[in-house]
Amino acid sequence: MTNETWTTPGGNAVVVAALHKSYGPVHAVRGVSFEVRHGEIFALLGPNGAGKSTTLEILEGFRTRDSGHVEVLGIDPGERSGERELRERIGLVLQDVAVEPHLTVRETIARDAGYYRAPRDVDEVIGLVGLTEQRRRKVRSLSGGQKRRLDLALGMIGDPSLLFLDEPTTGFDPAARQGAWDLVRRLRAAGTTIVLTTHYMEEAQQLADRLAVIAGGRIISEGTPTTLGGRDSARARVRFALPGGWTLARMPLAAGESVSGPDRGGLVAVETAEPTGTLHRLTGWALAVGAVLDGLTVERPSLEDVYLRLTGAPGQSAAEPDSPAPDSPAPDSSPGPGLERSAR
Ligand SMILES: Nc1ncnc2c1ncn2[C@@H]1O[C@H](COP(=O)(O)OP(=O)(O)OP(=O)(O)O)[C@@H](O)[C@H]1O
Repeated sequence: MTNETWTTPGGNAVVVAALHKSYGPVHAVRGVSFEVRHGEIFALLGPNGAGKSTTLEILEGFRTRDSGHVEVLGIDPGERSGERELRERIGLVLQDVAVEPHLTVRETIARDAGYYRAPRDVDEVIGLVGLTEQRRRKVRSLSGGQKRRLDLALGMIGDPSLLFLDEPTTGFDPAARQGAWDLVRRLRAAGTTIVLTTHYMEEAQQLADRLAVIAGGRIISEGTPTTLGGRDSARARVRFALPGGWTLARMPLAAGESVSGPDRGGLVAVETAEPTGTLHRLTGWALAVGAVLDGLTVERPSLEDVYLRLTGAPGQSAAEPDSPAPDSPAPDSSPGPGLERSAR
C-alpha cells in the first residue's frame, strides 16, 4: 500500500459493502454499505443498539466481520498483515479510552506520540485541545470534559489521515463543545478524513458533510444534513400569533395549506409546500388590515425532527435477535474492544 492510494483525489477513504455481523442470535449489522470520501466528515447516527459501534469496531480492526467487504485507507482491517500500517494511519477517539491515571496530561500524550513514526508536536496538540493549563496535572484529577479532551489529543497525536470519533463531545460544556467542533473543522481543513458517531443532532448538523442513519443494523437513510430524509423538500411551517379579533377561518389560506393551533404559546402553524407564497399572502393581508403577526417564523423540520421520524419513537432499540436470546451472549471470536483498544 502506498501513500498515493490514501491521497487519491476523489477516492474513498472508507468502503463498506454488504457488511454483516452477529453476536450469537443478535444480528447487529445486517448488510450495511457506505463510503467515506477523502477529506470529508462523515457522521453515523442511530439509536442505542443500532449497530454503530459494531460497524466502527470492524473498521478499526478491533472486531471480526461475518461477511462483506471493508477497506480503510485501502487496507482490509480484517487482515493481520495490514494492522501496523492501519494503526499508523488512523486515529481513534473511542467511547472509553484507557489511560494511566498517575501520569500527567503531557506524559500521557508524549508516551502515545512515541508509538508513531511521525507524530504531531506534543505541546501543539495540548494547545489545540485546550489543555495547556492542565498539562502538568495527573490524569486522575481531570474533570470528565477535560479527560475527553485528552482522548481527542490522543486520537490526533499520530497525525492520522483518518480519525474515528465515537461520541467525541459527551460531557463537554457548551464552550468546550464549540472548541472541539472548531478543532474537528481545522483537522478537516488540513486534509484529515473524519468518521464520527454522535447522539447530538446539532453536532451532526454543524460538522458532517454527509451522514447516514443506521437502525436495526441497516442504513435507513443517507444524505447531507440539509437533504437527509427529504428535509430540503419537506413542507415548511409558518408560525405566528393570531391577531386579536381574528379567527383562523378568516385568514387568507390557500388550498393545500394545513393549519393547527393555537399551541400552548398561543401560536398557530400553517404547513405549506410554498412558504414564499404563503408568507407573501399572510403578511400582505396583515398589512392591508393593520394587523401584526407576532412571533412570525418559518421553519423546515430540524435534523432532529427528520431523525426521529426516520428512527421511530425516541429511545427505541432496533437490533432484534434472530431467535430467542440465550442467557448470556456468545463471545465474539475477536478480542473484545476493551482488550485491544487500550493496547497500542
Ligand atoms: N459484545 C457483544 N456481545 C453481544 N451483543 C452485543 C455485543 N456488542 C454489541 N452487542 C449488541 O449488538 C447490537 C448493536 O450494538 P452496538 O454497540 O453496535 O450499537 P450502537 O449503535 O453503537 O449503540 P450505542 O449508541 O448505544 O453505542 C445491540 O443489540 C447490542 O446489544
